[in-house]
Amino acid sequence: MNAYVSEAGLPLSSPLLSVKGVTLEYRAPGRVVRATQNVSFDVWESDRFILLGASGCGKSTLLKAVGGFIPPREGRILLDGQPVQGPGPDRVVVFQEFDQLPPWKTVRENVAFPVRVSGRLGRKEAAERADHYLEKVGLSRFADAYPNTLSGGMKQRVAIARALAMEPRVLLMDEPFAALDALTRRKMQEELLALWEDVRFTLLFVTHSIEEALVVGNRIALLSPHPGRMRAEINSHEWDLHSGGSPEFQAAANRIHRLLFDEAGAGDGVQE
Ligand SMILES: Nc1ncnc2c1ncn2[C@@H]1O[C@H](COP(=O)(O)OP(=O)(O)OP(=O)(O)O)[C@@H](O)[C@H]1O
Repeated sequence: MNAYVSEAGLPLSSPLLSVKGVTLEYRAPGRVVRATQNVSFDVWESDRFILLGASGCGKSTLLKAVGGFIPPREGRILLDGQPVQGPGPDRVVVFQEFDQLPPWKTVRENVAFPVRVSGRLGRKEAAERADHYLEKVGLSRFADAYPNTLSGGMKQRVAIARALAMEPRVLLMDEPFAALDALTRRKMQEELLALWEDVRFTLLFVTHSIEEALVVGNRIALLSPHPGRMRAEINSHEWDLHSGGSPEFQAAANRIHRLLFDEAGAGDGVQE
């Protein structure tokens, strides 16, 4: 492969995912809810890109639009330079809820099934790929277990293994750890980062936790309250799970808080 060209044949200077001036709306008879307005950002290969904002600012709606489930009212979403026109196996979502795994399938079947039905691999190869990713999330011993015998954290690990087994262009995560207790949440953040070091997937991650955004992401889009507009985009690669208590980390968190919520301190679309 040419060193200056990505696997998709694009120059490496092109973003993997481009969200350009995207306005999203929900329409019901006599009622329009504008979820986001004129949102733009670029995600590059192997980015851990965070959408951060208050509840109701349209983060999940943006993720759904990137997933191809909601067409933009205005603007464009491009993946590898091509407009997103619907859902596809190149974008897989991990949700917050623990019930995203069919309970009648074993853990291995849960992970292998989407790979198999997408026609990418046969039954045997799909099971092998499932075992590969289950090993990466530390669940090899539970491959033959059923989801109802697993803890919330373990179910989320299965959901992550299932998503990664599809080897998507972008992994979409919608508050995947929000329903976990604080200790498990921290452990899962740690594991996600270790997994990223290993696999180097591209991540688009939604959260309303400033601390989680700083720790998990290398870049963060800050969205204003409803309807979500870009407040700022910041780099966060300098922070990790060990930065937590430091005065610098606290100062960065406070600054983000001001950018998110202070009307006076918020210039739309600020690049930091
Ligand atoms: N199916 C829907 N029909 C109508 N309005 C909706 C629908 N889903 C979401 N909304 C509205 O769109 C706006 C954005 O919602 P969204 O769930 O994207 O926000 P969010 O930032 O992800 O919030 P949270 O952090 O609470 O999940 C909100 O005002 C919400 O009420």
